[in-house]
Amino acid sequence: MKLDPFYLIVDSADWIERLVRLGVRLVQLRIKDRPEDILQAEIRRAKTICAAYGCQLVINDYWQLAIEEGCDFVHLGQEDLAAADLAALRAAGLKLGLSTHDENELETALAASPDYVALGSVYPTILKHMKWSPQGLERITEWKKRIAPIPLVAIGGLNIERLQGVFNAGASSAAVVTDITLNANPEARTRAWIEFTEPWR
Ligand SMILES: Cc1ncc(COP(=O)(O)OP(=O)(O)O)c(N)n1
Ligand SMILES: Cc1nc(C(=O)O)sc1CCOP(=O)(O)O
Ligand SMILES: [Mg+2]
Repeated sequence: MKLDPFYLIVDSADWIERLVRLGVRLVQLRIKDRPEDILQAEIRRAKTICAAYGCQLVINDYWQLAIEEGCDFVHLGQEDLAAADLAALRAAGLKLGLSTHDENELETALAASPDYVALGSVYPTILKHMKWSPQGLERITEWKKRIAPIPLVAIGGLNIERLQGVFNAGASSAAVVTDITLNANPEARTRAWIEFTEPWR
């Protein structure tokens, strides 16, 4: 499976509406701590927008809702994975991306035959507290060797200036939140990401 090299992660359908129209091809809806009816409405809206613009939508965490809403890609962390019904996910035809942060997590992830493996946090991130030290670029190369031909998503602290190093090290796709959502001009920054990642598309 080929992933788009630019993997946008946002926390609302509003963000998806704002940025996917610019040409984003891979987006994750990552919503935390909202009631189920809101989650369902957000997923529905995100799905409609992504379908209209030919963008692959990935649902973070909420795999049951993703199945119920007819989505086709979920991202799970290791705790999410332990609680998930993989057979149900696969039976519903969902593709699966998995987080990894260390050797043990990589083993667990590979045993689940994921459609991509994410490695983070490559650089320090301000979005969430991480239990692990930043992984660095060498770790990307090591992970790539271990998981090929499964695509590798690099995440954490990424910005445009760091992309060349991340792709040279072996990442298939670069996931990003705050370099775009906290930018003074998220639309311009999104366009810059799309343009910069073009050689890897
Ligand atoms: C592409 C990608 N990689 C990693 C994560 C992190 O997932 P997880 O470890 O489950 O943490 P939360 O995002 O749920 O806080 C991700 N969402 N996407
Ligand atoms: C959601 C997430 N997961 C990570 C992991 O390492 O699993 S790092 C991360 C935050 C990514 O945000 P930013 O691009 O703003 O650093
Ligand atoms: Mg999670």
